[in-house]
Amino acid sequence: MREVQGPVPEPYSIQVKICGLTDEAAVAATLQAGADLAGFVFFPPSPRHLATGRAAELAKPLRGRARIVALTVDADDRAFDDICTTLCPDLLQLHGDESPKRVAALKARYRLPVMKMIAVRDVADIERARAYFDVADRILFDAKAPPGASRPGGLGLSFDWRLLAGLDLPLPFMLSGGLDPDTVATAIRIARPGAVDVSSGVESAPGRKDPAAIRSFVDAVRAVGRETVTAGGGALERIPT
Ligand SMILES: O=C(O)c1ccccc1N[C@@H]1O[C@H](COP(=O)(O)O)[C@@H](O)[C@H]1O
Repeated sequence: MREVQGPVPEPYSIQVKICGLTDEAAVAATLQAGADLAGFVFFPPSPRHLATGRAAELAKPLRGRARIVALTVDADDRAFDDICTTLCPDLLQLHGDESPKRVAALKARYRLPVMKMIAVRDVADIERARAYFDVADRILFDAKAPPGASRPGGLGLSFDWRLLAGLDLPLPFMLSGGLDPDTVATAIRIARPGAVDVSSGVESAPGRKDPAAIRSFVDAVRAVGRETVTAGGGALERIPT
């Protein structure tokens, strides 16, 4: 019998975030599929934008079962006060041009973990993450929106995942931008993120989630996670039960 030598590789535990939920069917599909994080968008130009009261209603079945994420774009304190009071999110996703100082101020004011988005087109963009290492809890790498785009994300655009290959960050990172059930496994194998995030890639129309696509996406992530490879981005911490 052959003896296996050396350390046994760890299974790759990757978290999945489904973003831009706008109706009960999408919430149910997100839970049934076993996603780890569920995102609500608070940015009026987006087809996924919700009033905070509606998001709070939709979030009820998610609480304690998936982490509730509030996505904002350069929002002011008044908007955050409303979001944090009405929705009580578990995580703030900052998807605009928020400075490190603003990230630190939001963390201190709301006492919530913060994920800062870094828009990526080339290798210099990855370097911009460095400024947030001391103030953010995690980094989200998304594709840079083209000039004049109506929103800085949720456009179904991807970037060159090879820019993230071998990246060794002091905090976990999530990957997004143009992922879908067919591409997510390749993206994970190349970029080795701790988590992946999807919006357009599991929709039948902008703002309308497709429950079957949500299931396929989560299944595809779980399948690649069962491959015995070690996570470069590091798995995010477990959701408290
Ligand atoms: O989803 C939106 O409408 C949105 C609006 C403004 C900023 C970000 C938004 N979504 C985030 O964008 C990325 C990529 O989305 P996609 O999968 O390419 O559609 C993702 O992190 C969403 O959370």
